Amino acid sequence: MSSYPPLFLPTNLLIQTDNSGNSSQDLDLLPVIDLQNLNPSDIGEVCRDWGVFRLINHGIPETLSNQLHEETKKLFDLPFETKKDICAEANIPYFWGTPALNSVNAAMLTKNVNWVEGFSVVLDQLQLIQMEHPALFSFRSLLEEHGQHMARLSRNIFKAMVTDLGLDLTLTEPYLSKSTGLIRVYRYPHCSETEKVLGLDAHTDSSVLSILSQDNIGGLQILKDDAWFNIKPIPNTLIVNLGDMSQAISDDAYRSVTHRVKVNKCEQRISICYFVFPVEDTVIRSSKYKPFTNQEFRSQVQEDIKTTGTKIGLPRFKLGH
Ligand SMILES: O=C(O)CCC(=O)C(=O)O
Ligand SMILES: [Fe+2]
Repeated sequence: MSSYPPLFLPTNLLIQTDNSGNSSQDLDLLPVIDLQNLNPSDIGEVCRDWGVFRLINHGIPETLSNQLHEETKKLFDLPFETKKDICAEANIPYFWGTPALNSVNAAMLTKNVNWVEGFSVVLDQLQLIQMEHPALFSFRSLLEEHGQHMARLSRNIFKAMVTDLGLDLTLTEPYLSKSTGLIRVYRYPHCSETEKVLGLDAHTDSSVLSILSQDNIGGLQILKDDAWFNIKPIPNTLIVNLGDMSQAISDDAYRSVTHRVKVNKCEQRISICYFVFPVEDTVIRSSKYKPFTNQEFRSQVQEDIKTTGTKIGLPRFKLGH
């Protein structure tokens, strides 16, 4: 327990958010995409209907994923103060609760705190990070290897999407920039009040694609046809979801799926998420939205979170509004 940020200790359970009344169903219907048999029209169909799918035969060695999850767990298991110090030294952003609240007053902690702690690593900057601490040593090489697989998977999937949409294949370069690849590793502490808190609030990702490697605890839910569905953890599979950029690029044909994370009563959950974005100053053109760059989109999201408390996202850029 000493590894938990103080916010997550039982005595600090002040949260008033009410998530009850949202029943959910187990979802075995989630479409499966086989990377060895990748077909643009299959990808197109799941991107239109779901915006999320399970990826199999992805070619990531099981030992790599297991080791990465083990090292991640070890890192989170360190005492809270040690984690903070190591990350400050290594220049790795470490966050807990709702990131925006970390430096704000405690009164705000009474609502909408996300039951999560995590580290963010921009893969391109991995070499710059001071990883001398033994806890970070193998973490870096595992992240690097995992990141290379993520870049390969997202490139292949995005190529199939672009083909399905009938867009110019040269778009795969600026719209999916490997150098923007970012990994967030999360720990969702267990929590007795599963109806009162969420690991992550309902949201859509701002990415082009997000690829998730989760442990066997479960908790991820997607919104489909106004109902929440549990995405079951299945060993050696990945969950791929489309972000806002894919929805814009596809003129709203594809869906940026709304999802959230529930916490578990008894066990913590670990997940490792990869996000990839367009080149910073590439203009995203769409018949449904004003032209915007990734940079403009991100600044708008930040501003909306600051002023309204939530991300507004794509509707901000919708034409005719
Ligand atoms: O941890 C998960 O399962 C999902 C994380 C997520 O949705 C996000 O980081 O945007
Ligand atoms: Fe997400």
